Amino acid sequence: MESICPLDVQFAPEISALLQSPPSHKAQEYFDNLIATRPCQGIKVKVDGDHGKGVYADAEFKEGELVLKDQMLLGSQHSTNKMDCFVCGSCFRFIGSIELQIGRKLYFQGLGVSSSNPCHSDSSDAEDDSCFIGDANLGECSASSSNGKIPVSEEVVESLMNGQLVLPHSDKFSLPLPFPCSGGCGEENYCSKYCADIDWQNCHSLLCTGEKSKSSCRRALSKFVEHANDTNDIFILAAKVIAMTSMRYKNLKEARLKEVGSVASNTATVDLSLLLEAWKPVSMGYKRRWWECIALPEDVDKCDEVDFRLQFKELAFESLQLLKAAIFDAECAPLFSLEIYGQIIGMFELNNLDLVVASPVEDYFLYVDDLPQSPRKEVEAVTRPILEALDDDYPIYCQGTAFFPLQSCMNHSCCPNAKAFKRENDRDGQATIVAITPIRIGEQVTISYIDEELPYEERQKLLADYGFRCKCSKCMDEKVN
Ligand SMILES: C[S@@+](CC[C@H](N)C(=O)[O-])C[C@H]1O[C@@H](n2cnc3c(N)ncnc32)[C@H](O)[C@@H]1O
Repeated sequence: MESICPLDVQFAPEISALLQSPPSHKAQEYFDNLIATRPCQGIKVKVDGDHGKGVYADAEFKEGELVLKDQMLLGSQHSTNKMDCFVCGSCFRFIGSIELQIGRKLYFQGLGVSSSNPCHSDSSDAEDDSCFIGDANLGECSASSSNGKIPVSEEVVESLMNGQLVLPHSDKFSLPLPFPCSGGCGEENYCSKYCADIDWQNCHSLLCTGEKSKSSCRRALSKFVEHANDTNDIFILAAKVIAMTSMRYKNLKEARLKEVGSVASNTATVDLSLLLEAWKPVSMGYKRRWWECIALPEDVDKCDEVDFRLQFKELAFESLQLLKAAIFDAECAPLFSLEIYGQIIGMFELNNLDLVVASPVEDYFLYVDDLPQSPRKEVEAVTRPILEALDDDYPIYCQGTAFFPLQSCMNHSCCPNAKAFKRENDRDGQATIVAITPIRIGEQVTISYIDEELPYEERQKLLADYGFRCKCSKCMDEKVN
């Protein structure tokens, strides 16, 4: 029988207010302000175009020119990728050292838990390939074979991890020292105190499993994380949205009380105007219920569709119960309704750009490979056994999912004029969108949500996951022919 979430009923009016599209002028003001904070000012968001919001050029762009560098609202690294890439939990820059990156990877590989594939996607991605928009292209991924690996000793792995073994020339690829989470969870590390503080204030203080956590039940939190890791790590991102909104609510409330000279006290009453303000950045994202927008896989019969969708709804409900046990806040109760949870996850499915950061370990081995022959031989005497232990697994990128407020306003075209592309110096989790054709002032900036080289019908099938059929010039041509 279908589970009913009591909060859906109890807070129906508040939920409906949260899910209402913001008025055009408010949305326009929000995006104008956001663009003013970004380094790229040559674009404009129009909030009431043919397909809802869209991004338009406000300046000419040449082919190859950067159109947008967008700071994520929230993002998370795939859980399995955490074993391969040690990155900052806030900006997703690689941290530690080349040796630590390699040592950790070999350690987890030894335990048999590494994802062992540069193109690896975890269970959450495997079950639904619709969650990438404009794959942040880092070139071809090479296939991995675990068979060819020749392990190095545990001592070597340990000395890589503890810094006793220093690889030749690795100083040319120095990385920021890891800054551990101050809450004591031991799970999150950062590239700086700045990033640690930002994440703590943004959402991590509620989601930290360490002793300084603000969660009401750390055990429940661990269970929630475990459930997400076992099922779909998009739940972690949804939890971050709820935690971020709760934190914003608390801060706004405190600021408002300060203004009138009162002291904050916990009440069980929802202040809807404060909640709407706290929710504002999320309110701007295009949303649908997760279980309704998931693509029906080819092997699921149309007559089983209702059951298929119900399974996802139940899974979300299960996850939400665990999250509620860990961070429920009566003043923000509507955020813990299944309707809101489903819409947040749906927003990720429809808007997310893959979070991809290139690995400095790959750069290091490429550098060694490019050395002149005689020094290379000497260096390779040290690096070859390590490379053989990693086999094809060394160029693993940091991979995850993130929501980018401006990039997520970009509409699709099968003949796009821009794409997500990480350039040589783009070494963190920000989205970079570059022009792939010249773009004129006033022209819409479009990206492709899918592989635009696929045949017409296949493209339409994939785009059905986003709820539309494409009518771009390429589709119109191919439809006729
Ligand atoms: C990532 S959002 C893009 C921004 C969106 N237009 C909005 O108003 O927020 C993706 C959604 O935009 C709409 N969309 C994007 N490209 C489209 C297109 N070429 N034709 C029709 N709808 C499109 C679809 O509803 C899609 O699910």
